[in-house]
Amino acid sequence: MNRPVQDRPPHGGLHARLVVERPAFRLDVELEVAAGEVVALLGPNGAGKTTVLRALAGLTGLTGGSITLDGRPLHTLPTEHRRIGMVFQDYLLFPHLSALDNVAFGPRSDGASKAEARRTAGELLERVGLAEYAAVRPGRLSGGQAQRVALARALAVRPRLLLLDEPLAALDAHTRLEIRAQLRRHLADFDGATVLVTHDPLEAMVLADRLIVVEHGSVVQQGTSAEVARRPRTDYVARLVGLNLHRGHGDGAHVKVGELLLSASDHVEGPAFVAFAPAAVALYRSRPDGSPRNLWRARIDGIERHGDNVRVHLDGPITASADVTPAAVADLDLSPGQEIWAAVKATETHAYPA
Ligand SMILES: Nc1ncnc2c1ncn2[C@@H]1O[C@H](COP(=O)(O)OP(=O)(O)OP(=O)(O)O)[C@@H](O)[C@H]1O
Repeated sequence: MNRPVQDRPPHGGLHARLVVERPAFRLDVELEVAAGEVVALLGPNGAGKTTVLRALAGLTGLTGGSITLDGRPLHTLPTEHRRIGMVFQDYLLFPHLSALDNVAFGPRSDGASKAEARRTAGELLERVGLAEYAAVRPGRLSGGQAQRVALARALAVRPRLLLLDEPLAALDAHTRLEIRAQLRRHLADFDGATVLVTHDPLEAMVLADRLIVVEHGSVVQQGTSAEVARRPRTDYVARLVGLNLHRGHGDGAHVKVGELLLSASDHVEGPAFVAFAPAAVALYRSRPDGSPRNLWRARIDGIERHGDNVRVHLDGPITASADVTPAAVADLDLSPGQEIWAAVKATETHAYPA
């Protein structure tokens, strides 16, 4: 969404290695975010995402590592001297200050005159479409408006690094869509580095240029959303993008997963992942004949609604999910505990090195 990486100054952006040790938790993460780039941190609860943001902001001390922003060390500075804008889930606006004074607070603390700070704040409120709410206090703003004031306030200090922690989580579903689209435009205009934490893969894909997946305090995968979705490397990522994922051993045209030999559309030798979409799994009551495909005997472990379809959880030589239509569930008379045949075409089975 932003300028290509090669057009940016060579030392611009964020370079960090963050080590934070706690009694039962160790974070050790490397982050490279170019100026103008938006990176989303995704990961399960307790993975360390918020700790990354807090460490970048200087709210949590580093046990090891270092941070540079636009070529200058950042970890040696106290929070208030880091050129960082922060938007957290609950916005943390000052309740007794107007929207304008909330936004003016940062520039004022940086030494701007009252008039200058208010002029900057007015311009930013206008940019986020809230010029007419300048005099209103946070208690009388909607969730979406408060979120935009929080973004304006974060941008008012002319940050070189923007940290967003679940910025849309407090909004209802409808407002979230609208604010997400606006936030995307504001982020595209921002020429510093942005690190966004979210639980929502869609939010990450819409807002970020690149995803970094953190589990147990470490980066387990990174890349564009298409790269991550195409080749998930952990169960968490596979579930996130809705794919069946197995680890096996490739011998060229096949990957052996446990006792099951799967044909794939790609050739892999050695340790390999195999992935296929639940929608690519077909179910049969009796053994189907015909075109070659991956076929196995499975036991139905559970059946649940999944959007307009039904997701059938399968046990057997491999565990897998199959998405079928409600009509197919009725036709096949599917029920938990039942034995069934499951099939996936080789062309819909993707293999890649593990
Ligand atoms: N102030 C703290 N003191 C001690 N341990 C903490 C503190 N804050 C977080 N932790 C622990 O550090 C680990 C990482 O927490 P963190 O909040 O960074 O995870 P997260 O990925 O942001 O999770 P969530 O998605 O649930 O917000 C967890 O095990 C958590 O219990």
